[in-house]
Amino acid sequence: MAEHTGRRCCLGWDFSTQQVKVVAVDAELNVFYEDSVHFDRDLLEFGTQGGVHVHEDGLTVTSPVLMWVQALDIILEKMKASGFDFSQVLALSGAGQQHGSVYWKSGASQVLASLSPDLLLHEQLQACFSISDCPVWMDSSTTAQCRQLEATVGGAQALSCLTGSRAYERISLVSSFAASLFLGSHSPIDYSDGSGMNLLRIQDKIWSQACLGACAPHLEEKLGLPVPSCSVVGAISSYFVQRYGFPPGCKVVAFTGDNPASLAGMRLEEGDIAVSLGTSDTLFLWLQEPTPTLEGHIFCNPVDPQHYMALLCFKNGSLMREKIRDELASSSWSEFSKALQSTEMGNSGNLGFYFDVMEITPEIIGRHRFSAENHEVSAFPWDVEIRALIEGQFMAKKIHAEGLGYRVMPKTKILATGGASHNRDILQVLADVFGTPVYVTDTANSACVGSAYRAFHGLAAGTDVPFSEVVKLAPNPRLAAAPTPGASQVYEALLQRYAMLEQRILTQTRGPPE
Ligand SMILES: Nc1ncnc2c1ncn2[C@@H]1O[C@H](COP(=O)(O)OP(=O)(O)O)[C@@H](O)[C@H]1O
Ligand SMILES: O=C(CO)[C@@H](O)[C@H](O)COP(=O)(O)O
Repeated sequence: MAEHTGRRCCLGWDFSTQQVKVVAVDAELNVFYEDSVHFDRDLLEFGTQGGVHVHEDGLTVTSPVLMWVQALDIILEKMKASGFDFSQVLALSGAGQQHGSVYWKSGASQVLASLSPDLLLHEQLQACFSISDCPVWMDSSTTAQCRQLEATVGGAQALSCLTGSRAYERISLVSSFAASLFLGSHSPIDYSDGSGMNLLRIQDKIWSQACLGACAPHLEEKLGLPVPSCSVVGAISSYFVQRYGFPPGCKVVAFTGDNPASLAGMRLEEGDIAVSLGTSDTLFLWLQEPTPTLEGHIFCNPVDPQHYMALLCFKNGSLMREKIRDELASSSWSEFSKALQSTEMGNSGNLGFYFDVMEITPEIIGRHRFSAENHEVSAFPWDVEIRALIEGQFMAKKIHAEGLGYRVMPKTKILATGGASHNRDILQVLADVFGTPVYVTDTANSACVGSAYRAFHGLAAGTDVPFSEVVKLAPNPRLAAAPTPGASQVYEALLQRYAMLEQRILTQTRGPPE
């Protein structure tokens, strides 16, 4: 308990798909407190699986908003019980899973502004939401609206947004919703997470009237003006001061998306690739200029408003790996690792595609296995299956990153984060497929750490101190896996076959490309 006392710090929060997490980072940028609340395990009453409810149509995927609020209550109470000294928190920021939306009822702002410190947040916010189950990033129930929006604005991107005419006072992203809880008022959406809505003009940083108009009336007033990601959006609400002892001047820095926050936490440099192996697998890059393509997203950069980031998201990430682990490796990651250790790089030419839910990049569903002769086969031995899954997941990332114009250079390094980055055998396959060394940071919670770093940056707001200067003392990433000699030769041929077979599956399922 003593080590939490008297240490001036910033807090970083992450409202991700499966849990709410927090870290405390001191002025020397050491992480000295970490905690989490896992929705499936710690909040059983909400009955989520992987943090979400998949509805009967198989397309609608939601999470209960009050589960997120209650998770915040639990984690704060845990911190209090552990003796955490909230009076030393100078500022906080946070992150949320991207593309999820929260719908506040009229009157919610009055409730937020007058919370009683004697009660928990979830006890007081019960009636504040007009939709109790929030659509999250896995939801694909709005395809018709996306096509309609696409047609209205004449664009070819897969636009996604909700339409409708119910009486929402305010619409938040998961990130700005979480910031609102700390602020005691509606927090604006930041440029970087706002870029994931298909509503923001990423070059001018203003809402696109064409996109807003194509979605719903009066949307602009419900969203509020977007703000730079490093903005201080206000001081912490008196609720947190009175109940937990935060100082009244504790600053709240705009919350952002979990991937942008990870970019900050990993101190990504131009030329590097970040691979996040969380619930989703994502791959992201720092970009000087936006280069919109039909695949992936371009977001405003969360730490440098002049720059951008590119992101590819893969739905069949950790949950797919867990399924195969449970089916073939006795639900044990160490058994799963044994399969990777006992099979050869290149898997003797066997290749697999494992998409139990409709993938985003590319739009394929189902499990498809191919022998070295490119014949589709119905099964592999258990260890071949596990290697085919992991090699396939990383080959897809490399191929689609190259589609975004990315090339591995001699100095390129991969920075890995997220739950599966704890697994060295998985990281070895990543290093081999990309032919690039893989580094990790001390905590796999880079979105939390990045949020705490962004909070420190917020403290320097108005002084023009660049983010890189604020975090220059942060610990350097450590080498976790170097490419095995000969890996490039093995995967060069395999990558070509993977790309060809991916195209073959796409053609079989949706006809030849136009
Ligand atoms: N040793 C491991 N090997 C592979 N995957 C792991 C391991 N430990 C945890 N994971 C995966 O990490 C996932 C959670 O990652 P995390 O980044 O915490 O998710 P999120 O931030 O989306 O809630 C779990 O679903 C689990 O499959
Ligand atoms: O939708 C995306 C990115 O576009 C996902 O990456 C979500 O942001 C969820 O993140 P995790 O909970 O998997 O970290």
